[in-house]
Amino acid sequence: MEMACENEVMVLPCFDFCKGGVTLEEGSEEWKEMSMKVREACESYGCFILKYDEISIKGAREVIFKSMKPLFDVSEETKQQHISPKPFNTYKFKNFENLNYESFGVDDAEIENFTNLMWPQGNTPLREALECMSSKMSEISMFVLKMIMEGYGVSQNYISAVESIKSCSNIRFNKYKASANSNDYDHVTRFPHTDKKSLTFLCDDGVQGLHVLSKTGKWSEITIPQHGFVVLVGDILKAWSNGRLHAATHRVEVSGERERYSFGVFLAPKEEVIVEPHELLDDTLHPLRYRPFNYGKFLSYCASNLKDDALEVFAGL
Ligand SMILES: O=C(O)CCC(=O)C(=O)O
Ligand SMILES: [Fe+2]
Repeated sequence: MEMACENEVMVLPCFDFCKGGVTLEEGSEEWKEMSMKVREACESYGCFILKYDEISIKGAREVIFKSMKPLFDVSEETKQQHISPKPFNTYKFKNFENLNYESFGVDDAEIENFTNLMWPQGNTPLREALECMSSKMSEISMFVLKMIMEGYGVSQNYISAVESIKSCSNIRFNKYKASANSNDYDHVTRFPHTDKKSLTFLCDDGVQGLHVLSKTGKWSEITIPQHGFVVLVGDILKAWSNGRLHAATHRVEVSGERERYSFGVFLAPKEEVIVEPHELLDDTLHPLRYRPFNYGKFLSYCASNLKDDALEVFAGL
């Protein structure tokens, strides 16, 4: 069988913040060591694997994946009623060359409206699972961001700044399917991009397809463990770190009959927040790379300019 695939295997760093069921204690030696590794991974790869098998997350994840097929099987007419003034949230069906791609984006504040819109009789298990997922990911993102700060030796006082870059969460559901007319073994892709928010936690239900571009320009397929996530640095965190953290470019390839379902939890600032490089991360080795910018304006810019260098064009100095 011919594989149109020149990918190499990139082994991403894989972390587990729990040891014997106990979460690393903030400030402990082990936590500090882990902080260095997390920062390094975010600088070198722009992403890492996070193992996470906490019981409530496991349960929420299972409910969410069980609901994904029924969700995308809802009538086209109902799906199209999910309209949002916010960029990237409105229901989308895209037909790339030979890939059918569908997605919904739902802000944390909209979860109940969303489940009621898709299931007029409501869907309490899914609503609860989404609320649980979004609040847990918000907690974990705080943990990760504190580690990154620790990794840069930035003091505790900056935690409120960190809080402001992760104050909203958004969940996106994705479905990918190779078109019927494409050859079984044709690989079909979703265009390469960096995420426009601060941090992304992404998982799939076993049909893989996520590929990440290394800094040296090579694509690698990423295997997301069943009890874990890929954590990706987005443009906002890159700007905040004055370009020291790498926002990983990624894309999805699927082939053959099986559909890929994935969902991501995205942490982001509030739209009115001004994002700017942290003052301590601007030095002679890392001269200031970005001007301060309004997050909401950046997002709107990205929505109408689907380029992978949006951050550089919009805010680069
Ligand atoms: O489905 C995936 O694995 C990737 C999704 C993604 O990149 C996104 O929603 O931004
Ligand atoms: Fe993405």
